[in-house]
Order: sequence, then structure tokens, then C-alpha cells
Amino acid sequence: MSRDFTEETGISIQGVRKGYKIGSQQVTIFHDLNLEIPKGDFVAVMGPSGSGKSTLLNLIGGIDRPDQGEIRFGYTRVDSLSESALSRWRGSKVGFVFQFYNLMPMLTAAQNVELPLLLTGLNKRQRRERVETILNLVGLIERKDHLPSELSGGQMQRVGIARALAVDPVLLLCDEPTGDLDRKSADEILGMLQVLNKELGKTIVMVTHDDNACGFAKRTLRLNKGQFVEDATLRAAA
Ligand SMILES: Nc1ncnc2c1ncn2[C@@H]1O[C@H](COP(=O)(O)OP(=O)(O)OP(=O)(O)O)[C@@H](O)[C@H]1O
Repeated sequence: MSRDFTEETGISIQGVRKGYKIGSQQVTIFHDLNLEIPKGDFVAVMGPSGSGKSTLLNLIGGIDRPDQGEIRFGYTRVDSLSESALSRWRGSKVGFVFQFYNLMPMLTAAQNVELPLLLTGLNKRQRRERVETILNLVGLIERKDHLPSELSGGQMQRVGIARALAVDPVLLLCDEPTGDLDRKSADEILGMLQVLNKELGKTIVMVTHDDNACGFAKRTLRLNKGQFVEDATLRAAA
């Protein structure tokens, strides 16, 4: 390796093999995946449907494990953590943002953002302060007592991002975060992710089908036959 990704709390994927048994058939998605994402990067991941983009996010975020190979995040060998260590690691280092927001419908915006904080040692007052700080950050403080059903798609995704940011993770994994939004709302969300990357230094890996979304990222990787190929044109433009 030319750079010390361990020092930089970057992501390092080495020789990863991953497949699923679908019916009686074993399907290999990644034969020998190698990928390095330095701290502070903002990567857009593109590729055809079924090519393994969500699988990549699940592997990086420790939702799924490789059949072979290593996944490191800084000093941590994510692929070999025990289940309990993995969920502690995930709970403090990783924020997930989903296409359909995955908000709890019976909880207000503030309560949704507070959820991950219930697993921390913060007391009620500290949690409330943290929730308000983050809802301010995403421009949604005036909607804090609203239910998801009372919010637009763009607003729901702001709550989704606020919830992902609640524990101040270093890494944001976004699975088609604008897939359910119109162009204007999508661009607002992408602009917000760009600010979180540039100003707060969050490392972001974003799966997207939207060519326009790549313009907000620092680089674009396209999945091609189980390998991610860098899109040099888009990198030059970033
Ligand atoms: N838990 C699982 N069990 C069995 N097969 C799975 C599982 N998760 C994913 N797959 C299969 O792995 C392949 C890659 O899926 P994945 O969701 O990573 O693709 P994707 O590129 O994110 O697709 P899309 O763009 O449609 O969301 C698909 O063929 C899918 O059916």
C-alpha cells in the first residue's frame, strides 16, 4: 500500500470474495475485490442493478461478512469482530442513510434522531441538546415535533441524515439517498452530504443510480465485473 490507511482511519478492502446461495446455485458477486477509501473521501458508487453495490455497503458497515479477505477500518479488522464488538463499532463509527428513510412512523423527527443516542451513556438533557444541534444542522429544527407522515420526502431524508449523524460517526454509508426524491430535493440532500464531507470531514460512500449525484462526490467508482473501476473523467471534474 502506498499510503497508511490504518493511520488515516480509511477503509481498506483486500482480496474480498463474497457470494450468496440463491436456491441451489452459488452466485459469486465479488471474486477478489480490492478497494481503498481514504478518510475524508466522498465516493459515489454506480453500477447495474444487482451488481453488488448494496452488498459493498453492507460489507463496509459490518452488516454482512466476506467469505474471504479483509475489511479494515482504521485499526479495526471489521470482518473478524465478534457480533457484539461489531454492533458496538457500528453504533459509534457508522451512520446509515437509506433510500426510503427507514424512520419510525409513530415517533417525531426529534425522537427518531434520538434513537441511536439511547444506546450511549448520554443523559436525557444531553440527548435533547444533541438532537437539537443536529436538527439545526440539517435545517429542520422547526419540524422537530412532527411525525414522518407530516414531512415531505426531502424533509424525511434530512431526518434520516440527522439520525445517521446522531452519534457523530466518522463514516456515512448512503444507499441511494436521493432515489425517492425529485430533482430539487435530491440536489438539496446531495449538497448537504457535500457540506458534511467538506466541512465536518465525514467519509461518505454513496450508492446511486443518479449521474447527477456523482457531481457532488469527490470521485466515482463504477462496478464492472465484480471490480470497481474509477471514473477518471468525473474525478477530474470534482
Ligand atoms: N442476503 C442475500 N441473500 C441472497 N442473495 C443476495 C442477498 N443480498 C444480495 N443478494 C444478491 O446479490 C446480488 C447483488 O445484490 P445487491 O443488492 O448488492 O445489488 P445492487 O447493485 O445494490 O442492486 P440494486 O441497484 O438493484 O439495488 C443480487 O443478485 C442479489 O440478488
